Amino acid sequence: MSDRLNATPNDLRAFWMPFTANRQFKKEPRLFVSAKDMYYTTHDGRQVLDGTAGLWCVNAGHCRPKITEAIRQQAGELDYAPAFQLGHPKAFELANRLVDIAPEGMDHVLYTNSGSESVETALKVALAYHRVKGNGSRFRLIGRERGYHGVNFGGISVGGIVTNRKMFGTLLTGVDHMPHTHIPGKNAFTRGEPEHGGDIATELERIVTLHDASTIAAVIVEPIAGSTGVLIPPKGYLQKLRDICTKHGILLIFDEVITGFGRLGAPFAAQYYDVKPDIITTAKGLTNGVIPMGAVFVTSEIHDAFMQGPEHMIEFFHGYTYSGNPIASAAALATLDTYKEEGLLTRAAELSDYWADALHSLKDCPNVIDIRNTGLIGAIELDPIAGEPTKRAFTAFLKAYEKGLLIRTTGDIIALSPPLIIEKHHIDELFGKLREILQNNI
Ligand SMILES: Cc1ncc(COP(=O)(O)O)c(CNc2cccc(C(=O)O)c2)c1O
Repeated sequence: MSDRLNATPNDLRAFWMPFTANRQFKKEPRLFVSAKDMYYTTHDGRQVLDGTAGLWCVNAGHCRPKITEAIRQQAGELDYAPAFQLGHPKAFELANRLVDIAPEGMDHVLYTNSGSESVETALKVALAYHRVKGNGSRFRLIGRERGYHGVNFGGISVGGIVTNRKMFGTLLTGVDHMPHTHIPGKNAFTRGEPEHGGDIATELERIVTLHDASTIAAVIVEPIAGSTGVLIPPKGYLQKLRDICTKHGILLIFDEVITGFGRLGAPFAAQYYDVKPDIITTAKGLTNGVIPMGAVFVTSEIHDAFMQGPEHMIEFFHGYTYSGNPIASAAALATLDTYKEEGLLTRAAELSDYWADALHSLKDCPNVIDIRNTGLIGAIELDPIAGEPTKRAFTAFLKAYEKGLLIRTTGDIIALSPPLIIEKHHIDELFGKLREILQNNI
């Protein structure tokens, strides 16, 4: 006899939740039942200010009419179309719109269904690119300590967050990692890019010397390392990586799943920092978080390298059932329209100083050991409770939820990334609530 659950609507047992303390959650469920603009509504009728744009993805705010209507209309017109050897107009229209806002030279787009799939796609494009160019010896992929590139095998292999890796034994071979850029105690409470530490990029030269450039396909970094707790690149660091990759013929991949679509005050971090990668991975803000979709931007140099051989032959054996899905494409087009009409791809630049002032005003709160920010991203690093790492931040998360504020925590770091439609009074509310929590010496 199957031990299937006799589930009732309030029975939470069957769903094994991702990246969640399932037992704690299911004892004290935290359920959102609706949302609008900057606020969620909980199952018990409370308003919760969204300090994290959901999971760094609802950049335009919740339930925006243009996006909702576009999905509704598309679902009744063309629900699904294959993208293998067939297509539908919106996938091509969207690719053109994306290329228009991308850094110059990023002329082609591959679609995926998530950030993790965007990362896998980027890594495979990089490996295949060198092969079609006759450099199949370039099999290595270089990530970075504390990097987060999703949860598939490629992303976990190049990623550098130990808790995400340690359960999975040997992952991809041929992977190495650069050191992360955070120097504890140095640069503390810096606004924007840290002054010191940019020269750590030269560690990539050491890795190239160790393996020889002829074995290295690509380097992948988040311009700002988000999931690990918001590590802002030191001045000159990203350009130094670019220079080293160019010198050795190594492709540079910017993983912009978090920094893409206006988070920093420019469409992409590549424009914000004025550093040109060869590939950019995106997801999240592409559809305002409403429909799963990712996009990988590549240069014409990469794309055109595959366009060889008999024209009846498939050039790149890769893709997904839902690549460029009609409803996801419609949601993304409406999202880009919303971003454009409301200036959301650059609005973070207008608010970044007010945001930074409010964020850094918490410097005097107990147990605050660092504060970091750029654009509309913020991080408050807390001193861990001896012997109970992560507990102080998780307590802050629970108290914030009780007070009607949604924050993210990673380790003992509070991470903040509100919708880009945030107003100054929301910023005041957000940090007023956080101050109340932190000054009670949690
Ligand atoms: C840089 C980067 N790359 C890839 C992914 C994976 O995307 P998907 O989840 O769509 O497969 C991410 C996702 N980043 C992410 C996702 C969920 C939570 C948090 C957090 O830091 O709280 C961060 C990311 O931040």
